[in-house]
Amino acid sequence: MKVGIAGCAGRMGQMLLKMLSQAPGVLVVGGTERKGSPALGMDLGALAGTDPFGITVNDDPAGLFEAADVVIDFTNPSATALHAGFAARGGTAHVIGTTGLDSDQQAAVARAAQKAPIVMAANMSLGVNLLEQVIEQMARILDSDWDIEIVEMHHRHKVDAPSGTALILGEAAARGRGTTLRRVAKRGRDGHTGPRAKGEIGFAALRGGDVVGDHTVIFAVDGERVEVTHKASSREIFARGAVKAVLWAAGKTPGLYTMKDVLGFSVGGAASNGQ
Ligand SMILES: NC(=O)C1=CN([C@@H]2O[C@H](COP(=O)(O)OP(=O)(O)OC[C@H]3O[C@@H](n4cnc5c(N)ncnc54)[C@H](OP(=O)(O)O)[C@@H]3O)[C@@H](O)[C@H]2O)C=CC1
Ligand SMILES: O=C(O)C1=N[C@H](C(=O)O)C[C@H](O)C1
Repeated sequence: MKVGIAGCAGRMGQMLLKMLSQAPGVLVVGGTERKGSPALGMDLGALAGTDPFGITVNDDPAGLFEAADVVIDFTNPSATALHAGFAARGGTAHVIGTTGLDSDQQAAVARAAQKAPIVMAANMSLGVNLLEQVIEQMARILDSDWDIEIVEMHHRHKVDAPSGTALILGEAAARGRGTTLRRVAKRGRDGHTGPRAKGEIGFAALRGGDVVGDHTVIFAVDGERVEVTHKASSREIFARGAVKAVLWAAGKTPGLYTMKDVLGFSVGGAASNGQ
């Protein structure tokens, strides 16, 4: 299977290069970065920390989508929306890990998924995808006297907030409550906010150091509190999930898929990709 990596010099891109170069049956056929990137022209092996691949980083995403069966994309929202168009053009499978897409960018991906198989997930780890199911169930069981708050912490380089994972956990909680996150989200508090509104789902985003990704969903009621936490201590957990998604997506019929499809589990309720 021929695989291309968009954003191959990034934190996730480099890890994926290394993992995919060792995956049986996978041939890495190219890697892209943005125009003007200092990584352009570097051998992919130098980024993966392996022997040379004999392939250099370029800024030609159209060519990458033509050459590959599957392109994996951990870049930024505008690049990802553009890439989805290339996926649609040739029916190339597209695995998207990028977070922070706005509604227009999400719509562009959804349109592309009518022509190509696209797996999109804000968090590709097994643990978070399991947690999402658990949170939906907990929110279904606990009544609206229980306040739901979501706290996340990430490294100082992260540019979007709340994290895509915090949003999918919020969506899972909202589904469990029979509503949508759009209706009940409270994305940050500052100043004289007044008392908490019943039923809202609150978010707090912390940034610092090299934290890979911590998420806690808090259910609080008078007299007790339940907190469910996932801590990522290595980006390998995301890369392992992404490689599974690559192997799964090749040759699938067009559609917008999630990691629940890839991992093959669902405890009930519709899944979300949380972008
Ligand atoms: N779904 C999941 O499991 C996970 C998702 N993520 C998400 O993935 C994304 C990337 O994260 P991370 O690897 O930490 O970020 P990085 O900034 O380290 O990597 C992104 C890479 O994409 C490059 N890039 C920017 N524009 C383009 C373009 N037009 N074409 C090709 N490459 C481009 C960046 O270059 P430059 O720096 O020069 O702009 C950079 O090298 C984020 O949205 C993050 O939230 C992260 C981890 C797990
Ligand atoms: O930017 C990151 O690093 C991460 N982003 C994803 C998110 O926004 O949830 C997944 C993970 O938490 C790491």
